[in-house]
Amino acid sequence: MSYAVKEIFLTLQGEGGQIGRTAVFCRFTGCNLWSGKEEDRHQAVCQFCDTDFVGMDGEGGGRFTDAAALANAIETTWGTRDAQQRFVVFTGGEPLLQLDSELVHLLKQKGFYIAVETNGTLPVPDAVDWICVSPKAGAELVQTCGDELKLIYPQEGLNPQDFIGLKFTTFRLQPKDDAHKQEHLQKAIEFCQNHPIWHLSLQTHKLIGIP
Ligand SMILES: C[S@@+](CC[C@H](N)C(=O)[O-])C[C@H]1O[C@@H](n2cnc3c(N)ncnc32)[C@H](O)[C@@H]1O
Ligand SMILES: Nc1nc2[nH]cc(C(=O)O)c2c(=O)[nH]1
Ligand code: SF4
Ligand SMILES: [Mg+2]
Repeated sequence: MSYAVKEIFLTLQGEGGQIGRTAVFCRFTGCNLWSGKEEDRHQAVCQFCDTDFVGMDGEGGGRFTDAAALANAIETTWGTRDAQQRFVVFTGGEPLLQLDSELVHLLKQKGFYIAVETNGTLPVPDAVDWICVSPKAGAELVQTCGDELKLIYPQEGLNPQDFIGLKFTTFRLQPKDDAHKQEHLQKAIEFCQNHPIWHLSLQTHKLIGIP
């Protein structure tokens, strides 16, 4: 199978349980909850997306004709850094529209620890090491277990407490970044303090000005 990739870049994981760790980010093109076009945002299932996942024109992006070609590009982006620490984060868009076990296994063979950021509407392939699910109001949740559930807060019609029975190791609340982000941050802090099972998750890459 071929893969449409928006961008591949080296950065630090800015969010969640792997925060601060040097990572290759592979951002797939396309999402099942929004076309990515601004004119469609108001009618999308997911309306607060902070990401450009349209096209294949980003740094290191393009059409990869097979899993080996994409795995090699990820390995090249990691470069000569300590091979013991190899870490890749698949995101998007929605990575599970394209990430398959062939690609996962090739990267495991290269020694990568593999993380995925998903909206939870599609199942995660076996052998992924770190599953971060970020449910969206109005979208069916299919992937109901994983390492972290990272809920963007607030979302109309979603009560964080309704997720607590699911099989996730940690539960995080990430303030929605939009024109009202300061209010959302204050509400998220208050919610975490009153419901301590929830840990606050900040988008630290935005705070420090890295991609
Ligand atoms: C761009 S999404 C791509 C992965 C996948 N489609 C998903 O939604 O989880 C990556 C992460 O950014 C989060 N995110 C997107 N827009 C955001 C915003 N405006 N404020 C805070 N987090 C946001 C998502 O919930 C997800 O955890
Ligand atoms: N540094 C950095 N960390 C991230 N963690 C999740 C991200 C994403 O867009 O999926 C992201 C991102 O875009 N940049
Ligand atoms: S599901 Fe993820 S990638 Fe898709 S629009 Fe929402 S935040 Fe963006
Ligand atoms: Mg991001």
